[in-house]
Order: sequence, then C-alpha cells, then structure tokens
Amino acid sequence: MEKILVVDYGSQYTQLLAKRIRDLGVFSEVVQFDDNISFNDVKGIVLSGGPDSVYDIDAPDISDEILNAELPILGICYGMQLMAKKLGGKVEQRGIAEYGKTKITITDQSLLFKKIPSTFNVWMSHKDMVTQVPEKFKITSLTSNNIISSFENETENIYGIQFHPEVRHTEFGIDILKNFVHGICGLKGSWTLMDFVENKIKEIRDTIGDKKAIIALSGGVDSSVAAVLTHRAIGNNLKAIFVNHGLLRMNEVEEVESTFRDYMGLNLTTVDAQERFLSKLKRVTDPEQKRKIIGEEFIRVFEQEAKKEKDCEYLIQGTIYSDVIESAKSGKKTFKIKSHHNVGGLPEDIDLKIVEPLKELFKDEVRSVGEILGLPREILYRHPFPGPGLAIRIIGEINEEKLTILKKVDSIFIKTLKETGWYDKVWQAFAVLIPVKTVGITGDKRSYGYVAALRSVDSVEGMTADWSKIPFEILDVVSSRITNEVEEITRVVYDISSKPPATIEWE
Ligand SMILES: Nc1ncnc2c1ncn2[C@@H]1O[C@H](COP(=O)(O)OP(=O)(O)OP(=O)(O)O)[C@@H](O)[C@H]1O
Ligand SMILES: O=c1[nH]c(=O)c2[nH+]cn([C@@H]3O[C@H](COP(=O)(O)O)[C@@H](O)[C@H]3O)c2[nH]1
Ligand SMILES: NC(=O)CC[C@H](N)C(=O)O
Ligand SMILES: [Mg+2]
Repeated sequence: MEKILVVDYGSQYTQLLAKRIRDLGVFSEVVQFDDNISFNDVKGIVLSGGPDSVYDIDAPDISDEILNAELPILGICYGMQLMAKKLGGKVEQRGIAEYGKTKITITDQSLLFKKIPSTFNVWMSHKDMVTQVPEKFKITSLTSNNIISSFENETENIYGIQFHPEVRHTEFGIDILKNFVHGICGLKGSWTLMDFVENKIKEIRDTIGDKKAIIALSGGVDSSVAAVLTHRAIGNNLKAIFVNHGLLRMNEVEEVESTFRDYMGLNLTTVDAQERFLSKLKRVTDPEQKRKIIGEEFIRVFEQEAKKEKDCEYLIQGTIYSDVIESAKSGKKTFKIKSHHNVGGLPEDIDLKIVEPLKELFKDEVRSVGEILGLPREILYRHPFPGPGLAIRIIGEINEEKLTILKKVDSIFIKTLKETGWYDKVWQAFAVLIPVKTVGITGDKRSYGYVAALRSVDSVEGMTADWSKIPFEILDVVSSRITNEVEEITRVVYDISSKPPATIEWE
C-alpha cells in the first residue's frame, strides 16, 4: 500500500494533515520525529508544524534517513523552518508574528501552486520566519508583510510552506496538498476506508484471538461503530457494557437500552454506577480533576465487569483521534488542552488490555466507516456526547439539583432543534449550567436564579468549530420555553465563541 508519511513535530493539526491526505485517496500515517522509520512503500514525506523554535536547545530535529531518502518532502511551518536551518538558510524572529488569516502572493512558478490564483488567503500561526533560503532554493511566495511564505528546490523535490494547508481557513489548501501528493509524489489516489475496515477486522481478530472482550458502549457514534467492527471480528466473544454514571441526559438510559438491546447480536449490560461516580465527584470543581476521576471510575467499572466473564482480557473503547490529540497523548511535543476521560484521564494501572480500533480516525471518517458497516443513520448522525457527560457542562461543583436543572434545559433545547429541523444542520448542540445567580422578574415577583448557556457549533471533525447561526426566532422560542419551564433559570445566553480560541465543551 503506497503511502505518505507525516512526521509529527507537535502541531495540533498533525493528524488532520494525515486525514486530508487520506481524503485524497492516499493512505497516510503519522510518525514521531525521532521514530525509527521504515521507508517501505513511502512515496513522500510531510513535516508538520510544531510549537518549538528551530534554534532552541532541545528543538526536535530531522533525521539523516529522511533527508537522504530521496523522497519528495513538504515542510509545513516548523517543518519548513527546520528544512531552512538544516540546509543552510536562516530562521529569525523579527518582532512580527502572523496568526490567523494572511494574504500571500505567488512570486515564482511552482508545481505546488499549479492551477491556483496568484493571491489568496492562508491560515498562519508563527512568529519565527525564514529570512534566507538555502543555496539553490528559490522563494515562491511572500505574505503581505513581505515574509517568505514558501520556498523550494524542484530538482531535489524539497518544498516548504509557512502556512497550514490542512486548516480549512486556508484557501486552496486542499489543492496544494493535492499538487504535492498527486503531482509531485505521483500517487493516484485509489485508497478507501473500505481498505481500512478490512484491515482493522483482521487486526482485531489477530490481537484478541479466542479470548473475550468487553466494549465500553455509550450509544454514541464512536463506540457504536467500534462495537459493530469488533463484533464482525470476534462475534459473540464481545460483551457490551453501558455505564450509567448519573451524568447522562434525560431518558438516555432507556433510549440506549431500547436501541442496543439485542442489536446485531450485541449483548448489552447497563451498570448502575451513579452512586460511586457522584460521591467521588462531590466538592470537586477543577475540570481536569473531574475528568481524571471519571476516567478512572470508568476503568474500575469495566475491570469489575470483565472479572465476571471467563477469559476476558480486553477492553474495546471508541476512542477517536480528536480525543487523543487534545489529551496530548499523540506526539511528544504536543501541548495538552484537556484530558479526554478515555485517554488522558485513564489511570496508570489497568488490568485490561485496551484496544482502540478507531484511534487514528476523525469523526466524519468514523461515520463513513459506520455507513460501510451498515449502521443506521439515527445512530451515525447523533450529536457527539462526551464520556464525562453533564459533569463538564455544569461549571464547578456538581450536585443532584444542578443535574436535574441541566437535564431539563438541555432537553428543551434539543427538542426545539429537532422540531425546527435544526438538529441535523448543526454538528453538536447542548446546554451548559453556569451556577452564577442573577436577578430576574417573574409574575411581578423578583427571582434569583442560575444562568443557562446554549452552545451549538458547526464543524467537520471537532478540531475547529464555528458557532452555529441558529435563527433568532428559534433561539427566542428556546429561551422562553426554558425560563417558563425551568424555574431555577432566570437568564439564557447563547455562546458565540469559535474553536479556537474557545473549545466546544466549557470544561
Ligand atoms: N456511559 C458510557 N458507558 C460506557 N462507555 C462509555 C460511556 N461514555 C463513554 N464511553 C466510552 O468512552 C469512549 C469515548 O466517548 P465519546 O463520547 O468520545 O464517544 P462515543 O460516545 O462513542 O461517541 P460520541 O462522540 O458520538 O458521543 C466511547 O467510545 C466509549 O467507549
Ligand atoms: O468522550 C469524550 N470524552 C471527553 O473527555 C471529552 N471532552 C470533550 N469531548 C468531545 O470532544 C469534542 C471536542 O471538544 P472540545 O472542543 O471541548 O475539546 C466535542 O465533541 C466534545 O463533546 C469529549 N469526549
Ligand atoms: N505553527 C508552527 O509550526 C510554529 C513554528 C514556530 N514555533 C513559529 O512560531 O514560527
Ligand atoms: Mg459519547
């Protein structure tokens, strides 16, 4: 299988880069900058961005194996700066940074910019810049600040770009990657997710053999797809466990049970663990601490359930790539944003061996895998719901009262979105409880209650997101339904922050 290697220098977008290449029909895999790399079937190399500066003492380097592999190389941001330094050019800080949208102009012909207009907007995120290109290299574009935004040596097949083509805000970003992968590396693009499915089923079968496994099934998109995939591989040796930790939405237990009980031969057990989760979370206010407690408790429940089965050694989780990257468990150089309960929130000692068949994929790819496996639309197109559930949507301390309030508010919001056809137009929507009291007036009397925040975002893979432009009339209906039906709420606000700089969940 011909592939492109993406070398990770710690960018938040490394896997996204790999995904964009897979979307072009070319298999792509991420390796760490200091891994021992095998170049079998590799047809091109992309160096990612990263948080370091190339002259820092412990700045990650590029190996001679990569430099001498005689394969086309595309360096992005840090990757470009590293190539510049390594090959005899110069990288400097000159007191100007470029973050976000920046205009560039193509100044010289390049295969990378084939069929692309001569000026366009790109997405930047840098403060270091290449100020002198290596010998025999030419500059091919400049930003409106006169900063070198790309250089190359066509004979050596080495290209560098300062901007991020993988981020949607870069116009023609996909075309640039296409020019590299199809044009410069000469790959045709016949790889599909069907190949992924076949390889994974075989891999799971080889790993688990005739032992038993449990799958942590939440009823969400990722674990449902992981369940069906694993079930294809090991059949009835798979048992599904759904944990009711008391942080689920209104009627969620009944809904998950009715959808999955006996679904495709999956035998589902619901574990009532409300008491143990809620007592451990008492008086905890720090988001990271909440996430860690929940991550650990989940594992303890799974261990306990696994003990009830003979020869049950494996735990299957529906972890996907965005869970991994934000928990900073991907590259050695990546910054941690938050500990997703199933990755960064896991305890050190775990009795079970964890298998995560969807770990390299993004949400939209997981949905496509689900379609290949024949899962119904109602399951595949549900909004994501985080494992820690309402615990990370109640700011600060959690208690039964706040949980009851938030469940009501959330269900009104979601119900209205479904009634107006907006549920399917947005990527994820939910309510957040802000336990700050403000003054209101109801029936000529003073009221003093909490604030409910509504959050709805549009996204493709959850790595970046825009707030949804839900019509005011609908927000108006939601707001009055909430204040009429939930007396503890005096005020409703709508979150208009994008990611970045905000994240989707509030904690
Ligand atoms: N209540 C739960 N019971 C059992 N396992 C759970 C529960 N909540 C989460 N998990 C496990 O944690 C993993 C990560 O949760 P996450 O919410 O990211 O995925 P999901 O629930 O499968 O899909 P979605 O993103 O659509 O909600 C799940 O795939 C599942 O394996
Ligand atoms: O299973 C999960 N465990 C977690 O700990 C977790 N934290 C965030 N999310 C979901 O991930 C996506 C990105 O969310 P953030 O922008 O808040 O990081 C959104 O879809 C979030 O709902 C989680 N899912
Ligand atoms: N996004 C990046 O790769 C940043 C690279 C480098 N640290 C800079 O600020 O220029
Ligand atoms: Mg979920």
